Amino acid sequence: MGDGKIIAPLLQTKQIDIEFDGLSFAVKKGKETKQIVKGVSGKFKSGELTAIMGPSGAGKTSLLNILTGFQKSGTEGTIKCTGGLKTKKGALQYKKECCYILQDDQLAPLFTVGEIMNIAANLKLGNITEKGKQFLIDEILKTLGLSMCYQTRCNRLSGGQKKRLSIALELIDNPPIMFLDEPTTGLDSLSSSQCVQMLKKLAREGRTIICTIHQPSASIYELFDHVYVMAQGQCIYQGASDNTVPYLSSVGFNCPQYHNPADYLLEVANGEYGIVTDMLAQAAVEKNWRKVAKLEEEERNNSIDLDIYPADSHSTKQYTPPSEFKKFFILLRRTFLQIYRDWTISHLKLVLHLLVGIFLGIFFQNAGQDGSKTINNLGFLLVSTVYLCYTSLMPAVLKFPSELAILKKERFNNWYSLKTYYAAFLVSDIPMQIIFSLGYTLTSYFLSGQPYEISRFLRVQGILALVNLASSSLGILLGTLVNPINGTFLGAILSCLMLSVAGFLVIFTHMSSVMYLLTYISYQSFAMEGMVQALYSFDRAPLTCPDDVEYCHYRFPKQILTEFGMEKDNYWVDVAYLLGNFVVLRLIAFCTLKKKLSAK
Ligand SMILES: Nc1ncnc2c1ncn2[C@@H]1O[C@H](COP(=O)(O)OP(=O)(O)OP(=O)(O)O)[C@@H](O)[C@H]1O
Repeated sequence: MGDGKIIAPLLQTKQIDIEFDGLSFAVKKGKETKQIVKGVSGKFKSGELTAIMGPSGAGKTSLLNILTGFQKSGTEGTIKCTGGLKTKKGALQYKKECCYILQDDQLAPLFTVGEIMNIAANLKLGNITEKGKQFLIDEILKTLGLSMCYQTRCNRLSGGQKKRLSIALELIDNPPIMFLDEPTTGLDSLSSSQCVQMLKKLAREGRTIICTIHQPSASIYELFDHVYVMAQGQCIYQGASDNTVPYLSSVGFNCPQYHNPADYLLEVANGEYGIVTDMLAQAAVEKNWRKVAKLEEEERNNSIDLDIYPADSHSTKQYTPPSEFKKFFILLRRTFLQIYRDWTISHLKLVLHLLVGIFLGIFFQNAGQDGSKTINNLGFLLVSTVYLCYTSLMPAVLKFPSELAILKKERFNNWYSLKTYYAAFLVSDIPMQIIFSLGYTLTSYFLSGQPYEISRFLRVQGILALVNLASSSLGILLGTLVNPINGTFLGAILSCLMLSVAGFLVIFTHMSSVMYLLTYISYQSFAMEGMVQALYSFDRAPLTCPDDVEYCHYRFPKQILTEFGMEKDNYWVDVAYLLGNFVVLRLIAFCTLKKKLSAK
């Protein structure tokens, strides 16, 4: 237990009661306003397991979203907790004390339970030894019955195990308030019961645990200390679960013997015995149905079998999270590991770039040297930018939204700041895009007969790497703005537009002034010009003209540059534009991401 003593102070939890008054939430639908939560009040106590229940569409998730701060716009009312929430600082502090476990378990699928727990511990706990951290992880996994899965990848876990892992991850920094949206959905009755029992045990250690639940069985219903029942945005009962039957009979509804009180309550809430919501909402505030005595007695009798959580649960949480700088490196390592493990976006992509490079290199064989094939060579350059544009843009459009869900959860639960995440994501993407473009350039450049000059090779590679970077930035931007289906559609349209004004299908000198203006927003036109400059400018000697060809019109590099309207030495301008494009797109993507994450 030596290390248990070291970490014990880190796990002391505050006791925070939440009291809310007049909470409302409304949404505007055209000219009408729909009231979803209608000025509800209540108190959720520390040490208690609370269930928010009600028929579908009653406003349970909306209430939970308001209490967690997930939903901000359109809300009214006050939330107070021990410590107060009057100042902005107080509100921020409250948010730091909460964790919100969403209905969908957003877990990185390619990491094992042990890895994901270690990453979370590294991100959340700064002042802890390696041994202490391992002890803590082992204890949490043991408590939640996940020790056997330590080496199992998250995508192979069962629904119940995933749910417990989501809870385990948040338990690492021992939050005093835990909100869970439908933790038993998708679980069988045994797993549901185990899950609720575990939550009750965690509540008994001083936490305030609040979860929404749909239709609990009688045995699960009994486990809740406090239930908060909603119907049509109002609270129709708040009190102990075993006070349900007396409460209902006090308002004229007698629960039949052997009938599950939770089912009966929901039937009443559903209006099966008449429209009584307003009457029940009134009755719910008139009498206190909470059973304090029962809880205190139970607390005395209930010995907690976890010694990592000390009895003195009044003292505050003492851990300090690591600096954002340290978190950056933890996230960077995680991102690289994820890319490495996801062979479709790492190994397969690289192999495909090499193979496509070989294919196109052979297809455009000798086009770089042969003065009679210069037009083909320009076609090769265009195909290269289009290929790299698509293969960077589309994966970002399709993959980023799934990353977004994990980011949303982790950021909300204070794992790291958005800036830190974004910096790590950006830094990990740069070398990957360079490697992928290099795979393509290495094979296609030489097979298509481009000059054997290292400086020209590097210039072409530089442009293609920047095309990759700009395209993945555009993909991320689209991924933050729209869903993958619309993103794919929009991405294809934008690429097609950029391709049309790239300077080959219609050459720059033939474009109308309006169309020429469009080239400024097409990074493909700058990439095309940059590559043409890299290959035909910088004192390139005349190309060869085969003996069997009478006349090679594009034998002289200067003539090529002039006829295609690229005679100015613009290579570094093109590089600067592409670089600027990459930076600007990433910045816009950051802003849209930030807006999206704080949209509610
Ligand atoms: N942002 C929103 N815009 C429009 N309507 C909304 C919004 N959020 C919630 N609603 C509506 O408010 C009602 C309550 O939704 P909520 O998700 O809170 O219900 P719930 O009790 O959790 O339901 P369920 O048990 O089916 O998940 C629903 O009719 C829902 O369509």
